[in-house]
This record gives sequence, C-alpha cells and structure tokens, in this order.
Amino acid sequence: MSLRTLGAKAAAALDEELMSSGAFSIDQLMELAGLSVSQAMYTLSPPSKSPRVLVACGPGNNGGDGLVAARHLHHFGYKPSVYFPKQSKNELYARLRKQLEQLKVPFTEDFAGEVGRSDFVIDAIFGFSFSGEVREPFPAVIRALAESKVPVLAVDAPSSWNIEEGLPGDGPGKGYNPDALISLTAPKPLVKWFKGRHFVGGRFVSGEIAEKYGFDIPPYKGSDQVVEVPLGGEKL
Ligand SMILES: NC(=O)C1=CN([C@@H]2O[C@H](COP(=O)(O)OP(=O)(O)OC[C@H]3O[C@@H](n4cnc5c(N)ncnc54)[C@H](O)[C@@H]3O)[C@@H](O)[C@H]2O)[C@@H](O)CC1
Ligand SMILES: [K+]
Repeated sequence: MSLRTLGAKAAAALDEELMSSGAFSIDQLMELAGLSVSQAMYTLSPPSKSPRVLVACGPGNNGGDGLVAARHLHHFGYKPSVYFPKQSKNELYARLRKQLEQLKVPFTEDFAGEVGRSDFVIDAIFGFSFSGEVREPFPAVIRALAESKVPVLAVDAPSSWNIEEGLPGDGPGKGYNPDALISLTAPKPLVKWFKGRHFVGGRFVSGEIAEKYGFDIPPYKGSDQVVEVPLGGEKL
C-alpha cells in the first residue's frame, strides 16, 4: 500500500470542511493533532531516554499543535520547555499558554542556547500554510536546527521546506533535515524528499472525507493515535 499525499490547498480546504460541515471545533482538531505529536515523540524516545524536549512553536496552528503536545508530554513524564516567539492575541493560544504555565512548563526566548540543553526538539514552527523565504525571527532557529546534533521531530512539515517541492536550497537559515516527521491527517507532497522515520496521525476523519479528498486512512492499531510508516517515503 502507498499513502496518497495531500497538497497545501487541499489540506487547507479539508481543514475548512472539518470545521464547517464536519462540525469539529479548532480546539478539538488541535488537541487531536497535539496528542498525535506527543504519541509519536513517545514512540521515538520515551521520557526515561529523552526527558528534556524543546518545543518550538510558530505563530499559526502548527504552533498550536506544539503547545498542546508540550502539555501532553508533561503528563507523559517529560520535562518540556517551549520557545514561542510570535504569540498571536488569539484567545485559543492564550488558553493553551496558560495551561502550560499552570503546569510550570518553562518558556524560553533563547532557542539556540536551549537546544544545547535538550535531548530532543519538536519543530512546530510552520505547517502546510508556510510559503516563501523564512522571515524573522525564524531564520536563526532554522540555522540552529541545521547545525545542532539534537534529534528533531517535525510536525506536519519540516519548517522551511516547500510543501509541494521539499527541501529548499542550501544557504544560511534556508533548510534543515529532521530525524522524524509526523504528517497530520495525510502526508504532504514533501514526504517524497524526506528520509527519516515517518508517522501519520489523524485518527478521526471519516472514510467518506478521505475518499472525497483523495487520501488514505493508514492502518492504526489498537487505541493508537499514530501509525509509523516504514522508511522509504510514503510507502507502506
Ligand atoms: N487537519 C489537521 O490535521 C489539522 C492541522 N492542524 C495544523 O495546522 C497547520 C496549518 O496551520 P495554519 O494554516 O495556521 O498555518 P501554519 O501554522 O502552517 O503557518 C501559518 C503562520 O506562519 C506564518 N508564515 C507563513 N510563511 C512564513 C514565512 N515564510 N516566514 C515566516 N512566517 C511565515 C504565517 O504568517 C502564519 O502566521 C497544519 O500544518 C497542522 O500542523 C491543526 O492544528 C488542525 C487540524
Ligand atoms: K513544522
């Protein structure tokens, strides 16, 4: 079996449909996404092995997934810290932040310094709505990811990669290669260029919706929210 991919426009349309006729709220979708991310992290490296996880959160919903994942990681026994430099005024993000503050999850402004003190990084900076060149303050973050030896789990897309065309060219702050990727709902076309461990999370969509948008629901097992797709791109 080979998993079909979902382009950036189709992924945005799917999100819209889930939140309109699908009757899901954004909070629900983000909670499910963040839970999947935390489960993929646990599969990659449990808290006994990688307690200090640095979660880098961008300004959009990809960053929201990261905030939710940080909360679950705390409850799983990790010691997460969060880098969230561009915080929108949106009340959903304010609530997610408050939940983390109540758990005493630390927020850091020094991404490059914190990477060196971490066992793992979760890249929740940009997802399927990323386009163009990486803008401030994120080029230094992408550069730190490229230079660091700390393993990285990317959420939905390795930040800085073109959703349809993959890794951007070489150059300072241009791109980096994560060790693992979790695709949300369905892999995006960029998985063709990805070589690490690959997970899919999104165990809430109906077969009808998957058929309408032309993607596959992978074979989730037991009560798992994620499934690992064997090495070699989107092949299953
Ligand atoms: N169906 C699903 O599986 C769901 C996916 N969600 C997540 O939502 C993501 C998409 O969220 P959004 O549409 O909010 O967008 P993103 O979070 O992908 O990014 C949008 C933000 O990044 C900024 N941005 C875009 N290009 C940039 C650049 N070149 N330099 C600097 N900043 C840039 C935009 O101004 C905007 O603030 C998905 O990738 C996924 O992680 C969930 O939260 C909801 C459900
Ligand atoms: K990302």
